[in-house]
Amino acid sequence: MLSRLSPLAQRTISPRLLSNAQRTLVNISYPSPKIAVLELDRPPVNSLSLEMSAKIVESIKEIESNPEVQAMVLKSSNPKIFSAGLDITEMNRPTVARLEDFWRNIQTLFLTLYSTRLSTIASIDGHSPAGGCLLAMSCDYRIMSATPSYKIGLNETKLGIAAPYWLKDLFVTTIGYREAEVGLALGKLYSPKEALEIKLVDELVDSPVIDVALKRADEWASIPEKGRVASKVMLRGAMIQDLEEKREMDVGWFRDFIMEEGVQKGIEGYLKNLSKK
Ligand SMILES: CCCCCCCCCCC/C=C/C(=O)SCCNC(=O)CCNC(=O)[C@H](O)C(C)(C)COP(=O)(O)OP(=O)(O)OC[C@H]1O[C@@H](n2cnc3c(N)ncnc32)[C@H](O)[C@@H]1OP(=O)(O)O
Repeated sequence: MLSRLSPLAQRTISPRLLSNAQRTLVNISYPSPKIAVLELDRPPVNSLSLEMSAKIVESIKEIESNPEVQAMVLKSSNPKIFSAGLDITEMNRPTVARLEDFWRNIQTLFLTLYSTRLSTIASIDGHSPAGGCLLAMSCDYRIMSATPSYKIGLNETKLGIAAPYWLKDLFVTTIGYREAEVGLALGKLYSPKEALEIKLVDELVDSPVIDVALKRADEWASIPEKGRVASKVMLRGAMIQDLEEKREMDVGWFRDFIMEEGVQKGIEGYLKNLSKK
């Protein structure tokens, strides 16, 4: 944690040189009293380790605890990557105890972000595969950079794994059954233009994404909270309750699936290819 360093070290070490163990992993700022910005800051690719998901959850709770704050923008400190999704190394030959804990933290991250009373705006200025797409879909509104090389989607099958049932449900809810069926099977990563066409994102921008995200956050923050939150609960409550009831079953499915030798070999191969690239 950055806070464990001496004040002098904190002032003199460039943030770029800090290891992840020394970083705060996320940064929170308040551009105005009603708006918070939660910045993902886990180089190199903002992948979601157990500690990273726990930190995001803790930060959302911290922001929520201020009743004045109505909207939260989720962004990345990396100019080209929103989040590369789950930290694949967490699934590579793990201990069962760590793997189960990792998954409980991922579930909590989804449940916390998807159900927060805050209006949540994803400012997607870069790649957003798999767990990155999960973060974006858990928000209320998604704005993506129009840069054609960026990709977003659920590519799990390309790693030899499958999205859990609740992520599949979220995908279907967001883009519709048929598109989700094809997208999931092929592990399809969409360009920003394609993502807009299927409504995986709500808006594309050429200008800095954060500028538009802050404008949208202002609009969402101006809606009276009670009615806005009641609508959100009506729309999202069933999916949240369903996972709450099945959490431990889902941990078991995840554990048994990931620990299979064939799946482990697939994950190993995928990681090797990523590093070689
Ligand atoms: C009955 C059914 C039960 C089902 C239960 C199973 C449920 C499974 C869970 C499913 C839910 C979600 C899954 C995921 O999120 S899996 C992660 C998927 N993510 C990816 O595939 C993205 C991989 N990364 C990339 O494509 C690129 O890194 C990216 C385009 C994001 C950026 O490219 P760039 O060229 O800028 O960077 P590098 O590729 O060179 O990467 C830099 C280093 O970072 C490492 N890296 C990248 N991504 C990850 C990651 N997700 N986890 C860990 N590490 C990652 C990469 O290896 C490089 O490392 P080195 O510098 O050491 O080589």
